[in-house]
Amino acid sequence: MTTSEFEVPAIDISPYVADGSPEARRAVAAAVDDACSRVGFMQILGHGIADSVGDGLGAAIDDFFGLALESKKTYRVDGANRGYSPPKSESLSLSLGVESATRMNDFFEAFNVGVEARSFTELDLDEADYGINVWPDAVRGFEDRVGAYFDEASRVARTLTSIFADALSLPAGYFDAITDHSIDVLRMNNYALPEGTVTLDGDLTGMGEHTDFGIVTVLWADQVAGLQILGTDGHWHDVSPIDGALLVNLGDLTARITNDRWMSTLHRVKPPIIDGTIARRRSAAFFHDGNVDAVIETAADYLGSDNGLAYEPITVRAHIAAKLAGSRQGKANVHAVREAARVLAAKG
Ligand SMILES: O=C(O)CCC(=O)C(=O)O
Ligand SMILES: [Fe+2]
Repeated sequence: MTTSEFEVPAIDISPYVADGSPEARRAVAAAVDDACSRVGFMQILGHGIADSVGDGLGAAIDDFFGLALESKKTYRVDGANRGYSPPKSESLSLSLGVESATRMNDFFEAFNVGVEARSFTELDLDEADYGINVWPDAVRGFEDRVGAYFDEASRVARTLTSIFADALSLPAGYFDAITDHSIDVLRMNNYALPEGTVTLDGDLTGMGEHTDFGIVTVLWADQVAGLQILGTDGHWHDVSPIDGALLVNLGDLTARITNDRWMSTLHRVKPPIIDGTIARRRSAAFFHDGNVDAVIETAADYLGSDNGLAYEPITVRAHIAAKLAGSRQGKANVHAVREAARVLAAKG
């Protein structure tokens, strides 16, 4: 496959959002199976999220990241996957003149919100596994606007897992059992450089290559270049959503459930440098990671895939801890080696 032939399949999921016919649903599930086996990314239409909700999210992102760095830093939360994360390079806000692009790598800034343990009043969950949100009071209506999008992204992620169950011939409630108190996080990302005086040379990465941890990620993104995904052809491909579409990618847990029949695809953000600068780009990734105590194991039908080389069952908690520690277990080890080899072999 050559670079020009690469495409992220666009799939209209409305038969699952509304009451579609069995035939229409079967066609959606077949298209999802194809996209997940070949690409690990798709773009979905017919998701039912009103434009006003997406616009509200975009405006909240603009308002928050538009604050002064010192003000944004007051919303940092140490050790939790919540609140503000400043750009990695401390030089970013001060930089003048020509910067080495590599010194500016991982320059994204982010703001995270997510599900809290205390919202599950019937369950005895540990806040340390989830996190307590901070809401920036300096931005009026932030919680309402971001919360409205969060609820919709959550609905879409759950619609997707019911499509996954059909597409994988798993029992209808398969994902419900492992996601009824799912660790869900919305990470709003801002890729921007200080205006005016910064000129860049060399190779710039906005967010380093990685796979997502969980079951599925629903990604709202500007139609601005930067996101790249590693195809099975060993090339990085630019990806940007078509009008009205949300990007969707699988995380590592779904690769484990399917024994790699479905792909948790490597991706990164690498904005093109034009005249020494980049176009600002925004994204918001909704990570649907599963219940902290769910045991994720390869579904029986898929144990024979990949020459029977199977993953060990793992809890979501242990999987996330291993990812954060950069360590791997069982087949995941093999997988990590393969991933690393693919990155090294990638051209461009
Ligand atoms: O900014 C993007 O488009 C991708 C973000 C991403 O991959 C992530 O937050 O995990
Ligand atoms: Fe990602």
